[in-house]
Amino acid sequence: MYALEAINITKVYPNGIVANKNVSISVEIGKIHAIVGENGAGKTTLMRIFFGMEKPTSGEIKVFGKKVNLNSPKDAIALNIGMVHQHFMLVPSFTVIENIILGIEPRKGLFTVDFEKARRIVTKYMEKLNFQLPLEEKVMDLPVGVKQRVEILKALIRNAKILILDEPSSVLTSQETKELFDVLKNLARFGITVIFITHKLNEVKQIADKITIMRDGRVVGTYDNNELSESDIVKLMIGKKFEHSIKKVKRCPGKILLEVRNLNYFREDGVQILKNISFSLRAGEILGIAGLEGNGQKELVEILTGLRENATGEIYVDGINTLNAYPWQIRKMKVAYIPEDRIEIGCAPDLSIAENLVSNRCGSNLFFRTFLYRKKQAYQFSQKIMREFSIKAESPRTAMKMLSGGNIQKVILAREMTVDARIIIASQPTHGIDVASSELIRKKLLQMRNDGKAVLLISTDLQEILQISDRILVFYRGEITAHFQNENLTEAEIGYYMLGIRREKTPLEGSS
Ligand SMILES: Nc1ncnc2c1ncn2[C@@H]1O[C@H](COP(=O)(O)OP(=O)(O)OP(=O)(O)O)[C@@H](O)[C@H]1O
Repeated sequence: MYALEAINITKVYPNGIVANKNVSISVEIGKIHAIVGENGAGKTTLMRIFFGMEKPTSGEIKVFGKKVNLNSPKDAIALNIGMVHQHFMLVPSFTVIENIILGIEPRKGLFTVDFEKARRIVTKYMEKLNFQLPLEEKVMDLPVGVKQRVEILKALIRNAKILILDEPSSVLTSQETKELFDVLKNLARFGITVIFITHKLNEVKQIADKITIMRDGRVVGTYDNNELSESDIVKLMIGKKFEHSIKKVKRCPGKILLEVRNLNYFREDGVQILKNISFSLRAGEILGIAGLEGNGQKELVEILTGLRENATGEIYVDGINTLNAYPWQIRKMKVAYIPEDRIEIGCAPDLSIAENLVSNRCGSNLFFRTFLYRKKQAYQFSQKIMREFSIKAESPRTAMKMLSGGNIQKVILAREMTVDARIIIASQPTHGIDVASSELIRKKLLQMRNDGKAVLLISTDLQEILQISDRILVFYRGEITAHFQNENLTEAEIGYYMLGIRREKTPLEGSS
């Protein structure tokens, strides 16, 4: 008997897109099963079907051998299926324990929540699974890896025997990923079945028992881990051999284009998020900012792009102070911005790809004349860009919300990387992007640097930071704790500073 089976599943979305074509997968009980494939291959659609969020057009789902009808996540949870989404579904202002028991609170009497009992139950689970959570801390104060464990425990306490994770390591550092994998291996030991989507193939090799490869909505095959090398997986994913070919040549950076001096920022509740941040970024260089999520990088980027007010200090773009300037004023100074949050601020999901691609070119006569939007020109431009960035969609008229996560990200990247900018602020640029496209994006960032542009790269992916940055700053609790030239550095070395184990007191001014 299998934990979960998809038998000839086909999913046609209302707009006619066939996201899954006769997909059949059998997931063994207590195994860790990875689902891989290029952006748009149909992975998320299949997981949404497994969790009752989408109904298949045809085909059958079996859970522990029984044919089931999954009409909503509620049905899936009742059948012992749990899902950890990429965007956590936690209430930030609630404590860990409040989040875990939300909706299933044990009670004493009719109205009082029995927190003692809840703590006992949750502690038992943590002991059994060998991981700890700070039950009384507010979720908003926790690092991302801990939040993810809260989500896992939340699913387990609702009796999940099958746990689906959507790109679980995409926001984690290598240390956090290692901890996550220990948790997942432990779950499998207790007979829990783990299914996860990922684009990180080295991790697939590290942890998966079984690997299913999808391409263009179909299953290419399901394999034992030891049957495939990493390059075999890529070959099966894209249908041809793939060679890594990033080359970074040494370059002498030019003049300072962005300068930040003594930047301080306090959250509304008085907590200091940024402490005396000073650095500069020159033309023709990539400055990488490494750090665990939640150490001030997000706030820094929002202040630099005019999305967050009330910071103190100085920010100069090409010598002009832009602190508290509006986003449009900063954009006008040729600053492009690839935001981390692609749906909330990265794009207009209801508008088409073409409309999104030209939305940062409002002053351009090419796409806008007086008050008229020049549809044809935007369409032709978008066709070219879609080819260049291998964006998978029916046409430039397709609404953004119809695209797969990775393809949405590619549209945003394409929009910002093709506009006439001198400074590019790129936050998690390859988050959710498949192997070949990630390589393409990194090459393009390097090309921009070679063309004399200044790139600020904020990434939790240390391999990415090490691969293309010229210099690296490390953020820890709102401070810059280290500044490296990117020469002979290792992930481990940066990791010490990211975790606050080491701190460097050398003044960073003038170190540009
Ligand atoms: N709500 C929707 N309406 C119409 N088409 C959709 C919808 N969601 C996804 N699609 C399409 O279905 C196909 C598969 O998308 P899906 O999100 O399952 O891919 P994926 O493999 O998870 O990609 P990624 O790695 O980018 O997340 C894509 O062509 C996508 O454009």
